[in-house]
Amino acid sequence: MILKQFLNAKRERGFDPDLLELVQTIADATIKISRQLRVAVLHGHVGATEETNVQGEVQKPLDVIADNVFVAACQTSAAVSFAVSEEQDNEIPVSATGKYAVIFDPLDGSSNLDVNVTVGSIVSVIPAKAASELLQPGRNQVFAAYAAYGPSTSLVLTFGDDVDFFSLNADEEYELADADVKIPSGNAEFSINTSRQNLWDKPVQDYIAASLAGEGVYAKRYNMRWVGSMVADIHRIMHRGGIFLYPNDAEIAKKGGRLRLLYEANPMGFLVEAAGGGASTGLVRILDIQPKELHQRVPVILGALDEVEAVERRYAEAKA
Ligand SMILES: O=P(O)(O)OC[C@H]1O[C@](O)(COP(=O)(O)O)[C@@H](O)[C@@H]1O
Ligand SMILES: [Mg+2]
Ligand SMILES: [Mg+2]
Repeated sequence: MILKQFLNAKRERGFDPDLLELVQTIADATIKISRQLRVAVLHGHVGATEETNVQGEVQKPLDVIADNVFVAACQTSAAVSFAVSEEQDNEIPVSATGKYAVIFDPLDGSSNLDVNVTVGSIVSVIPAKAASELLQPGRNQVFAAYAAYGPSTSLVLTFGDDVDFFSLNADEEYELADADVKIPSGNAEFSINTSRQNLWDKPVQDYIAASLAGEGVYAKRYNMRWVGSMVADIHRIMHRGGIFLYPNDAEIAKKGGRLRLLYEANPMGFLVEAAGGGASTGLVRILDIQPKELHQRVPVILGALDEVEAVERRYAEAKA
């Protein structure tokens, strides 16, 4: 089944046609980005630009290209009130009659671009007519998705009910590859940047040490994977299980964390919960956080529910 048919079936089940049309627009934007990525090296779109974004991070040419694609896509849809991007300081007003805000990380994992390793796009849609409605907890999302640009291009999406996995076929159409994806438990594998080990909060240090000692949730010695693209790491977890952590640590605490709430943690948290997993900062459920600013950062712990709960228990014990 191709995406268009999947969305038609949703329409028949009473989903808002404007939202479904917007989802098709978002999917089409990811196809355009995947085309750009394929020829990026040949077009000289590697290395860095001379610009930094609002986070103070140097932009890659493809961060800018992907951002332009998403913004232009939003501007074609009358259902969009605002576009919010990692690469833009402020929200971009789109349509005065729009009812959905589209919030996105146009290119995730962009440090991997120059070495041809999987990158992604992350998108969140919330009901919002006015700029004053942009700061909503993640549980209010009506749609979230990521595209993973790897050996194949995947689109993984949810309207909050189930999670469906599409793969780009030879005709450049998204075709359903796996419906109602659930994160399997039992995979003794964690994903964390261990170069920051000495800086992590003590509960995370203890959790990882226990996992390595064969005293973790599954009482096996754990394996480690770190792509450095959150999308790629979460995509693996969606299929295989395990846990992803970008936790609080002594260095990033003053910023609130490394990853951003509105366009990384919330959409990924919404997808992971819909797939039966957990999404937490260690202390609170990510989707319950009331955002204070568009580019707010948070600690992120996502994955198999039993693993995420084990980290939360260690935080709770440390607090007690
Ligand atoms: O540089 P580190 O510590 O490995 O961090 C990697 C993390 O940063 C990110 O690249 C941040 O996303 P952006 O590339 O969109 O800024 C995540 O995808 C990834 O998990
Ligand atoms: Mg990112
Ligand atoms: Mg990015």
